[in-house]
Amino acid sequence: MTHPHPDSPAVPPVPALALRGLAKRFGAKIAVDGINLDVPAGSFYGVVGPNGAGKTTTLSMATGLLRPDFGTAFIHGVDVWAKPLEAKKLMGILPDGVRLFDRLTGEQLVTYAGLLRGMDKEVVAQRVGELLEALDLGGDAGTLVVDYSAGMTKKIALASALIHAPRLLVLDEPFESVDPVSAANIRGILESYVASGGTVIVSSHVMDLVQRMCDHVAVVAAGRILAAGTVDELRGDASLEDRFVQLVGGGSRTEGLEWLRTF
Ligand SMILES: Nc1ncnc2c1ncn2[C@@H]1O[C@H](COP(=O)(O)OP(=O)(O)OP(=O)(O)O)[C@@H](O)[C@H]1O
Repeated sequence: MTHPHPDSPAVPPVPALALRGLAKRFGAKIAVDGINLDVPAGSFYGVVGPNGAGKTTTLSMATGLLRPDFGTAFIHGVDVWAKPLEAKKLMGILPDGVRLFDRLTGEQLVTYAGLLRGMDKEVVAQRVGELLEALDLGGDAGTLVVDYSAGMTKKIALASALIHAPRLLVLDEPFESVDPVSAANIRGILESYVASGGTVIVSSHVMDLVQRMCDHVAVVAAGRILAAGTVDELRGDASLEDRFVQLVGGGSRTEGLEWLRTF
């Protein structure tokens, strides 16, 4: 057996997610323009960017939901597009605008997600109960998902993404429509998941939340990564929100709306 020499460089750890040259075009629109990104294992990674920046398109390609025109993604070293089954076992996904089987009750939906993952029935039943309680959906376990509010729908989709205890969670706008108490709840669950070695990637428009919750952040605009690194590196002395506006440009554009002040 050979041992590495004490002075030899350490083997770089395999990122939880690695994107290489990802690109996607819809007709004439280049939605994602060659994105490279490493998300370290065990990080809480925020992806931020203005509307239409390409966040959802990037995360969909990274998780095997949308085929890239170019490039690929690796989940813990497994090529998502070459070995989709192996890669999908490693991740839980909360897609944006998710279509759920909403004629099932919340309990049935999460149970179905667990059984689909090939999990043991008893384990699924126990985890479903715990997840519904943790997300404050215990009282609505028997309600059809079609009758859930937007926030409840987000939470039941999140429970479905967590049931198989994936190594990587990719959550597109997980806090949208979710009330502050439930958001704090979800944050607590995600933080302890990261503390025990899991990796979370969230896309969000709420800079304050990303600044408080995430340890890394990538700023995406016009299909490219403008900056990526630790939250502290990126924000420097400013707030993440100020840095974001600086990077992305913009500011207040109210010219041409004079009529709005003529009532
Ligand atoms: N299926 C599609 N067909 C055509 N264009 C699309 C499609 N999906 C996305 N786009 C375009 O690609 C660009 C990136 O969209 P995407 O949804 O990835 O942005 P986003 O950063 O997630 O935006 P938001 O913050 O508003 O959710 C946009 O210009 C959008 O109009």
